[in-house]
Amino acid sequence: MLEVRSLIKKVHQPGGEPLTIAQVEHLFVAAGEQLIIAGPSGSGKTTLLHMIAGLTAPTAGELFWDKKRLDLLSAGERDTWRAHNLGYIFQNFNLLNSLSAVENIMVAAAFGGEKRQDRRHQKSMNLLLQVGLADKAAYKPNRLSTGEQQRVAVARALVNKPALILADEPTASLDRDNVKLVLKLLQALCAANHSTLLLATHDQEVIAGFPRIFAMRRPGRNEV
Ligand SMILES: Nc1ncnc2c1ncn2[C@@H]1O[C@H](COP(=O)(O)OP(=O)(O)OP(=O)(O)O)[C@@H](O)[C@H]1O
Repeated sequence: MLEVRSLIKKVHQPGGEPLTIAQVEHLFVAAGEQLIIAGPSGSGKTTLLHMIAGLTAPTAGELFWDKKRLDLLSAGERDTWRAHNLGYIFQNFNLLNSLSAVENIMVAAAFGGEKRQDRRHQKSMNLLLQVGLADKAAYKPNRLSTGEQQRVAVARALVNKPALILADEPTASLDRDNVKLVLKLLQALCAANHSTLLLATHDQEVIAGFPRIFAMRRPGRNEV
C-alpha cells in the first residue's frame, strides 16, 4: 500500500517567498487499487508522481510504501526500490530511439535484475504479444505509430511486474481509439499483476473508466 501524509513541495523563487507547487494532506492507496489523480493544469499532479517515484524530494511530509518511508531513503536505496517496485509511463513515451521495441523492454528487464539475456528476451516478447505488437518487435520507435509507441512503453513499465505503476497523462498524445486501447491494456495488465496503478490525467473519458478519483487542488486555492 501507498500512503501520503501532509506532503508539500515548495520551490524557491528568485527574490521571493518559496512557492508551494504541490500539496496533499492525505492519500491512502491499497495494494492493487487503480486510482486517477485528477486536477486542473498546474495543480501538482506530475510533482506528486515525481515525489512518489523519488525523482524530486518533498519539502515536508511523509511517503510510505508498506512500512517503508520512501522519502527517507538514500539515493542508492531509492534507485534499488525504484528498479524493483516501480514502472513509470510518460506522456511522450520516452523510448530509446536507437533500440528496437523489444530491446527497449529488455533494458528495463535488465534494470529489474533479470540477469539472463534469453529470459529478458522471452519476458519482453511475451509482453509485446500481450499488447499486440509481437510482429513489430524489431522496429525502432520511429517506425511505430504513437499508439504503438505507448503500447511498447506500457510493456516496458510492466515487464518486471512492479507493485506500483505511475502513469503521467499516458493517453494525452493519442487519438480516441488509441486512448481506449492503451487504457484497456494498462488496466488489464495491472490487474493481472496485482499492480497498484496511479494515473494522472484531466481527460474526462479516461477518468470515467476508473473506480476511484483523487482530486488535486492548486495549492492555496479552493477549486478542484
Ligand atoms: N522547478 C519549478 N520551479 C517553479 N515552478 C515549478 C517547478 N516545477 C513545477 N512548477 C510549477 O508547479 C505547478 C505544478 O506543476 P505540475 O507539473 O506538477 O502540475 P500538473 O498538475 O501536472 O499540470 P499539467 O496537468 O499541466 O501537467 C505548475 O504551475 C508548474 O509551473
